[in-house]
Amino acid sequence: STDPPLTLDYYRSTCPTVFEIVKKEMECQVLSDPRNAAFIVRLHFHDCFVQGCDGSILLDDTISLQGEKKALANVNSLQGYGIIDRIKNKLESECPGIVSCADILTIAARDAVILVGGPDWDVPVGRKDSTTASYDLASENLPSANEDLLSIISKFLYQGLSVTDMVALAGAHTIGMARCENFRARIYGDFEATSGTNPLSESYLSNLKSICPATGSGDNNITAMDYVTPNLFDNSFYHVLLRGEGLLNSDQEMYSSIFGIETKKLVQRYAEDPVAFFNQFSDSMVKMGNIANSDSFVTGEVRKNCRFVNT
Ligand code: HEM
Ligand SMILES: [Ca+2]
Ligand SMILES: [Ca+2]
Repeated sequence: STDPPLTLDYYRSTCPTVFEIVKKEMECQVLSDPRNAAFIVRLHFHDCFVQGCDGSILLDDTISLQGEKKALANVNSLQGYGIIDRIKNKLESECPGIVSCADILTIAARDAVILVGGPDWDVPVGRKDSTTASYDLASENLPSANEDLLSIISKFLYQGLSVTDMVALAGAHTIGMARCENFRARIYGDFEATSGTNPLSESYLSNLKSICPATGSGDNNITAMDYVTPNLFDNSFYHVLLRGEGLLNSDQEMYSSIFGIETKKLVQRYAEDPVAFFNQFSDSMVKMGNIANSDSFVTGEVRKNCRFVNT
């Protein structure tokens, strides 16, 4: 296609301090609560898988626009919108009308990873913000915890991301939390393939059951996906999978599914070699960040307020 390429120096003359401003605000946010890093990384992922990385996830519902925030994968789950608003406000006073919300989110996700101990990489910029969102694509394109491995792989391939990208990017689960409704089926044994071959240890399982009751209440109770180092971006998540202790069924399947010969090798590799994980994660984040919305380069804009299309 004819998408203008993203470049590292896109804002060099129009907003030279953009990277500093994003970093400073992310430092405050992650210092006050490390989970803010997880929120922003996931927000960026959920943006890029729906119409490309175009800030569509940030749009609020209005009378004339149905946003993505209420789609199943996002509702009661995605957070961090206020952090992007704060960064946007700072940038609007420094260089009004210049930096897109999609770029802010992409840069902030990189800074989030660094601030919790993860790798550093350069972020190409120059994205435009969409004037539309897609509730339907948010429902179709985003993977869920109870989905099987092949179906999740196909969602990554559809975005131009490989199996290697998928296994590395899922390593983002080395930080952050999941809600009971996303691991209930896993801990109560509704997955023959996974729970059958990889029972969770008794003590871990009883702990999870106390957080997440079998029925009724507690859907929004949370626990860490990497219970060893939940606030540190390291390769510990892959060691959790080697022990069969992945919290999400989808994560454990990368190691345990009979269809996961390739994914299992990658999990083993990233568990053994943290540098290989960091390098691949960086490359795959750039690749994910480059998923383009070709329309938004033509009809896109730099939103004044990340929650609303410009009037
Ligand atoms: C491979 C397919 C993936 C599936 C099925 C998946 C699914 C999930 C689910 C179910 C949660 C818990 C949400 C909740 O309970 O509210 C979650 C959390 C999270 N996901 Fe993923 N995810 C995947 C890939 C990714 C990728 C590619 C990234 C980023 C690069 C990512 C980043 C995160 C983060 C940081 C959290 C923690 C958020 C928090 O603390 O609130 N995930 N994911
Ligand atoms: Ca998007
Ligand atoms: Ca960790």
